[in-house]
Amino acid sequence: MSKKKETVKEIFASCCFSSLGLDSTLCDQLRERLGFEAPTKVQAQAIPVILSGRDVLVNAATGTGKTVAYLAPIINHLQSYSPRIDRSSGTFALVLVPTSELCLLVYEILQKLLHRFRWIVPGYVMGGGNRSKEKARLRKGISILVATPGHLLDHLKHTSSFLHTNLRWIIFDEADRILELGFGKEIEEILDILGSRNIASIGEGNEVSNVKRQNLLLSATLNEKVNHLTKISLETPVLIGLDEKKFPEDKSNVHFGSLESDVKEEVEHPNTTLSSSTEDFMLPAKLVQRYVKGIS
Ligand SMILES: Nc1ncnc2c1ncn2[C@@H]1O[C@H](COP(=O)(O)OP(=O)(O)OP(=O)(O)O)[C@@H](O)[C@H]1O
Repeated sequence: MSKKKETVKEIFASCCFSSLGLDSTLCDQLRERLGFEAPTKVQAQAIPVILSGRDVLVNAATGTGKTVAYLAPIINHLQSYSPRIDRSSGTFALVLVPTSELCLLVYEILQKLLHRFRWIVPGYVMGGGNRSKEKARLRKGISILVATPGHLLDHLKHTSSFLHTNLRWIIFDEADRILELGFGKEIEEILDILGSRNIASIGEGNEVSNVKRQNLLLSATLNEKVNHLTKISLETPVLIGLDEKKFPEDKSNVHFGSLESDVKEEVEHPNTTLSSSTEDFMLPAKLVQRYVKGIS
């Protein structure tokens, strides 16, 4: 097999976006606006699990397609809400990123994916942005907000018109870099301000119903700081992207269960040390891991 074919086989899954449970218009946007014909393996693993509503920790190398892995399921949910959401409902999803560059990159992808879902409004707040313009945009309402931690915290504290009572998703993209850059304190404060995971949300016919918040953490590396953030932000998360070989050889003391078709094994690892390719990563006690089998 040629090297190029081998690389394609390593990165891409042999399924299509629509088979992962995504709406056909969204699949069209992925193809037409981004040129994505097939999902990467990380996308194929993550999208169905995120659609199911579980908290997820994705540990996969840079460039494996993590951005669309979390954006597509969120857009999928939001576009299906009836009646349609609008600006007045405030922010439903918050994407935290380490840098202004990544903020703009994620925002650009969002703009493309939302081309045919005009009622879902993307926006950003970040360093170097115009604060009063940001305030005005937040006042008008942003459905999916991409933000760097310091600037988000500033708006949470000082922009009273920033409506986030319907917040349903918090995503930590490049969590390792967010923490490396020293935003740990800001993140804890943000989580404190955003409060309870049980949120009131508008349902069909505009009645208010309780919906649980879903948190997602994506990181190319796992270390103690990421472990701490996992503990404080995720509830019994599904782990995606950890190689089977990273699990202990002796699986006699672990429990296997089956979930939906793609989610292959359920493993309980109280305090298991994984030797990751980067640094040792101590899993939080009582964390339920769900190892997701790669689709090849
Ligand atoms: N399904 C796909 N088909 C084709 N190209 C894709 C697909 N998914 C992602 N890409 C492209 O692969 C590149 C890497 O994707 P992305 O930035 O989402 O990776 P990542 O895992 O989030 O990396 P990072 O850790 O740097 O954020 C981008 O140029 C993106 O456009």
